[in-house]
Amino acid sequence: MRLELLSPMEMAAVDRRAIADGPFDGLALMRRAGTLVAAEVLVRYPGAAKVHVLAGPGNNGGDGYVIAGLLAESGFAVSLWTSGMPRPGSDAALAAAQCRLERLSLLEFTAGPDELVVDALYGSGLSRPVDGDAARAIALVESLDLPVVAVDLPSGVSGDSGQVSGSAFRAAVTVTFARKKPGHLLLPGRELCGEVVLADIGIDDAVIGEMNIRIFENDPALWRTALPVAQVDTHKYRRGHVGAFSGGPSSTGAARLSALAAARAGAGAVTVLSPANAMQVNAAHLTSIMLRKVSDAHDLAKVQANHPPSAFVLGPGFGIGEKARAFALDILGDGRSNGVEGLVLDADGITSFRDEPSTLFAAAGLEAAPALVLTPHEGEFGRLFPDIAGDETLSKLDKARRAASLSHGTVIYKGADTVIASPEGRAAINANGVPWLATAGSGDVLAGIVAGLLAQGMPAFEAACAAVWMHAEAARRFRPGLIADDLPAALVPVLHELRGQHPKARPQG
Ligand SMILES: NC(=O)C1=CN([C@@H]2O[C@H](COP(=O)(O)OP(=O)(O)OC[C@H]3O[C@@H](n4cnc5c(N)ncnc54)[C@H](OP(=O)(O)O)[C@@H]3O)[C@@H](O)[C@H]2O)[C@@H](O)CC1
Ligand SMILES: Nc1ncnc2c1ncn2[C@@H]1O[C@H](COP(=O)(O)OP(=O)(O)O)[C@@H](O)[C@H]1O
Ligand SMILES: [K+]
Repeated sequence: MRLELLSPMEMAAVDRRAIADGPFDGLALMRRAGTLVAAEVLVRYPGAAKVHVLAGPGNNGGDGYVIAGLLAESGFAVSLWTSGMPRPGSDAALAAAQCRLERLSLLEFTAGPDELVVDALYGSGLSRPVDGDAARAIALVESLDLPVVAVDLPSGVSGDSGQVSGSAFRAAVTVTFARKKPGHLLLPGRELCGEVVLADIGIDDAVIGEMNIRIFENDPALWRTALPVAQVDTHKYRRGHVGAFSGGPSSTGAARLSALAAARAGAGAVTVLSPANAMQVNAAHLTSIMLRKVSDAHDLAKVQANHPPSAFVLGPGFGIGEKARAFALDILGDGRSNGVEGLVLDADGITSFRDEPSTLFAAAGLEAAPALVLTPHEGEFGRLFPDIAGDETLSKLDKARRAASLSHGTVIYKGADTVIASPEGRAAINANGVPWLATAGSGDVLAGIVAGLLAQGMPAFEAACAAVWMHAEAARRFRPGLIADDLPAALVPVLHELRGQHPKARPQG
């Protein structure tokens, strides 16, 4: 699987290296890129009344000249609209010289119904907001609702951040080359790209391998072999024990959702850790999940003395304040010496540290601390990392990576384009989310899945990536109508399939 994501700058370096190493020169790569886009057009839009190819001044435009020539040779009526001439001597200039079609100025761009647009204005070289003729063409195409095939990226979408600069095409299909870019997966880029087709233009995997890329699309191939598998002679505590902290009597449901999810993710034992005044309401709703009173540090110490949980979830429905801070710091401080693999800090657990985040980060940075996994949505992210959140020059990917480095924790920056980042610099962008996952309590379930995997010894980054993907996949398969209560059971077929695909996944114990 080619899961590495290359920034436009890295892609340019890969192009240069591939051209230097051969066997293809820049023009050959461009011809191959153009040929593969033209092939997509032929297969997908064989009946298009006319194809409008919009070619910009750089190499993205160079691809456009190749595409326009090939489509005309294939019998399409093609109009070639250009904006700026390619720099003399560039690959784009060579491609333009080989294209015999009449050039029309983008200034005069017009189109009609049932026609198709190939957007080869700007790709990874987008350097400023799209305005003027290009913006007018985009608006006209949008008003006519014409299908757009984008070359590399829809013009106006940043390959780094997925953000729109000025205005941007909304493509039905985007054909990109060698590897996807973060902007294909981060919103709004993902939406504007339509279906993304990855075309192999002949750049050797070894060239990309040498770049030591640490940003990936989240996919089971990243973490499947790290999934825990129960050994024959295991017992319930060896399969991992999760402790999920409950809130007070009127907010206990969130912890139970986390607890159920942890159990479905494979933890052999799960205990809801409840304040005294919520014991009754919790007891009335629990069967296989155990229940212990934990009102204060003394109670927590008792829980940790006998069959201690190997991972904790703290935050869902818990309440904001000193108690959350004390429990979190206690678990991080006690840490690995007590067999604790990880702490998932979610919701109120995160907000509790808004006025003193550095205390949390220092505790997580201690040598013996268990893994800290933070699961903020946008609002919670802003509370814990206000400076990073407020920096408009950073993409969501950059923000998650900086937050992970600062906090010494694995950060799951949630949303429709969830980003997972590890403190040592790895990151993954998730793309299998579905809008009906935005339902109350679904974040509590996600926190529970992470804890369930951590408790079984899965490393934090892999556990976080796996949890995010499985959570979304369970929702996708369930289809609309999903409520958070459905999610834990909906995980089961997803897990069965993942394990079935990799029966020799790493044994635990
Ligand atoms: N290299 C290779 O081997 C291969 C590369 N390939 C292709 O090359 C593409 C990258 O090419 P690229 O680097 O030339 O950048 P590109 O996207 O054409 O844009 C740069 C030009 O646009 C201009 N410009 C930018 N923004 C603008 C704006 N808002 N409004 C107006 N102008 C704007 C910018 O102007 P400048 O900033 O220089 O003033 C410059 O002239 C890549 O996406 C892929 O399609 C494939 O063929 C495979 C092989
Ligand atoms: N539009 C969306 N598309 C896909 N996933 C989404 C979308 N909106 C939210 N999610 C996911 O749903 C979950 C919501 O979590 P959260 O905001 O903590 O809700 P809650 O506190 O109600 O549990 C997260 O995993 C988030 O990534
Ligand atoms: K483009």
